[in-house]
Amino acid sequence: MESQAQLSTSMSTSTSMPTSILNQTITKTITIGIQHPIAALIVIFSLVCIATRIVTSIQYRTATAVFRNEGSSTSPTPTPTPTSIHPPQPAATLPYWIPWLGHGLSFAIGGTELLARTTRQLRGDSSTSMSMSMYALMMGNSRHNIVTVPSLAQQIMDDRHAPVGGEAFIFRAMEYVWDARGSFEAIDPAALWGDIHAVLAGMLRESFVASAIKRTVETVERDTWNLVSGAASRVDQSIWEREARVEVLVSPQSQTKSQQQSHQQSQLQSQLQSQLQSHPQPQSHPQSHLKSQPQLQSQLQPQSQPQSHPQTPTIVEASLHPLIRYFVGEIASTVLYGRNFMENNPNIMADLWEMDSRMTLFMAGVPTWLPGMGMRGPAAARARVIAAVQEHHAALYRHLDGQDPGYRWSDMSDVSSVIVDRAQAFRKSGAQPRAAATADAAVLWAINVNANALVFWLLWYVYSTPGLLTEIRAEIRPYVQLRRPPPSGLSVNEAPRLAIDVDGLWTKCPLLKGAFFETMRLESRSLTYKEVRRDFVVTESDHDARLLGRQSPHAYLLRKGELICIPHGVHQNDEKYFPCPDRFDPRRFWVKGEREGESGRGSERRSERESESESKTKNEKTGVPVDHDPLDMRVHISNVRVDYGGMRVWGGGKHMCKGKTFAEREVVLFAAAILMQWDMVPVGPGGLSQWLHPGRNAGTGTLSPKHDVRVRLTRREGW
Ligand code: HEM
Repeated sequence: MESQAQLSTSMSTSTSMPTSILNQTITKTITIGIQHPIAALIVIFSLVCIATRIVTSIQYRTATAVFRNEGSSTSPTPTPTPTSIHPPQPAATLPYWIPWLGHGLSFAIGGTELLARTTRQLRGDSSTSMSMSMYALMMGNSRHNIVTVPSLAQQIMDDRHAPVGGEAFIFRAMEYVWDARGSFEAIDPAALWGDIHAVLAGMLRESFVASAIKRTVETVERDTWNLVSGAASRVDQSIWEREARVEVLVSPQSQTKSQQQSHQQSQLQSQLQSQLQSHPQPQSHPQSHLKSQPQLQSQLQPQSQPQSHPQTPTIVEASLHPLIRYFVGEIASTVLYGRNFMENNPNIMADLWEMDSRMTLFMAGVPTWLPGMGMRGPAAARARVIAAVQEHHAALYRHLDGQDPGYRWSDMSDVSSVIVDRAQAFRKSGAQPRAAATADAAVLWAINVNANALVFWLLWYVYSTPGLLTEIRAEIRPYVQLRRPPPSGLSVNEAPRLAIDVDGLWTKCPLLKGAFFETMRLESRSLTYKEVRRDFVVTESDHDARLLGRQSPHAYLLRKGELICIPHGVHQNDEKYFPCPDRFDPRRFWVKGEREGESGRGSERRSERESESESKTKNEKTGVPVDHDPLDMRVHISNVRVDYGGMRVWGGGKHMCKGKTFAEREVVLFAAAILMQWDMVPVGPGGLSQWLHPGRNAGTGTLSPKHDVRVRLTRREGW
């Protein structure tokens, strides 16, 4: 009895000891917490984050077990004909630290680069041998399924019966990015996704493209001569020259014609000497190319028929990216919105870029007042863009009603049919003015954000790839000609202008077109977003499974309410589908067969829908890729077609890019005009430099360069 009492006493003592220590610790912690509330919150938050990470890591390990099991049994040489299909399962959610927010902040900051990095890491995860073609991120408490292979993307974007829609994403963009304040969602859905959306779809029609491109061609023919005018005063410069910080080094006004030529020759001679001395060997960096000696020598040859125009700049320096994006933006936006709109809003482009610089943060819902995120300026720029479009709409309605639109809107006859029809469709639906203004501001952004930067990148690649400029000039020469007006008899002659056959450029110039496709592959990071309307299953193709080194295709369950994100840029830079993905290869998209112009547009549309696997089979059958030997080009070029294959840079489904047909012509048009009219060499702080890839800012859409590309431009006055 006594010993029992002792045991129970000792037991109660031994249990009460830790309890009192625990109590003391809790009391102490609470006291510290009360004394230092911020420190306490940080500790609690950290503990919650660690717990979240542990839990999500365990969930991730469990969800990926099937991949691991298969990975361990996968032989290095995959079985040629996989057959078995695993039961469908949801994509594994990657572990994360912060509850609710999940991967949201990393995505807002890292953009599609985060997705590319994550996909690469998953592919290269040798410990698990996982080759997932779909994984999930958590953002704002919703699951975003990230699709990385073409066969899954195709089922989601192209299958008309797939229970997905892009509307939720558009509503979110209108609310968070365009600050529609509920006005967009308030539009009658039947009108919004009926008449109003149908007007956008009309942009793909030949009637719209033909007239919009005709007007663009006319302006490009006239204005390319004055891409840099040579005017030294900012007052006399165009907006694109001012933004590009154009600096006139040698002006013709100060010289006679022979002085100009000899000065230009000696300048280039000394530049060549210094360049060859300072860089005797070409750089080994894959994306940096010293201009080859023959190229520079060819620049030193006097032009065949040099004729000086009084405005001719001799040597001018400019920042290439702003020069091109403002030049293209001014012209394309004028074609769509009319001259008055651009004249009344001279800073509209600058506002668009400023807003675009925080696009992913807007989309993530980061409040504009949050300190340290740099959102105030972009939010103010956004407000100005919306106000400008709203004022334009109000004037347009007055003009359409036969009233006086006001002195700032003296000529609204040049507003494109798309913008007029959309304004009318909005009015008919009873939409609030803010809804129409934010929606058309989004279209203005869509016109400018991708195409302008692509022209810059395409030029960058053509000028910087040894030999390519010469080849492309030879190819496009029949379609871009310089016309000099007859002498006026006055002291100042009218400036020469180009004569451009844009259809010829698109259908008969596979090298230029191939360089354009390859530029999109490397520099565009388009996204397609859809939400799942009811549970459904997508299954990888055998081909994709094989490429990922697995024995059998996987099927994924997508659940109602989840989101699907297809980051096209991740696929475009995936070495499994695009060998040596960092290499710029203007012939990568060449396929042997009828030329597009000869085989008709239908065949191209068909080929766009083809999956990578299908095009691979077809290519193998027809013996592509086409021989890349540049010396052989003329033998092959007559039989070459440029095919998107599995690249889906324009997105897909109901919300596929509506500017595709316009943008395709637009980009080759601007690029061809500038390539024929201007010579360029890169310059650095100490003079002539070398073409170095300027890096990319993180983001979505076509990326902007991280560093300035300063170039020295010389106008070609005859070819
Ligand atoms: C080379 C340049 C361009 C690229 C790479 C591009 C790409 C895209 C992509 C990926 C989408 C989303 C598609 C999806 O959700 O699946 C899109 C939408 C759109 N793009 Fe483009 N775009 C370009 C140029 C243009 C131009 C020049 C215009 C106007 C003239 C334009 C107008 C639009 C419109 C209106 C939408 C929304 C379509 C809808 O909601 O139905 N885009 N674009």
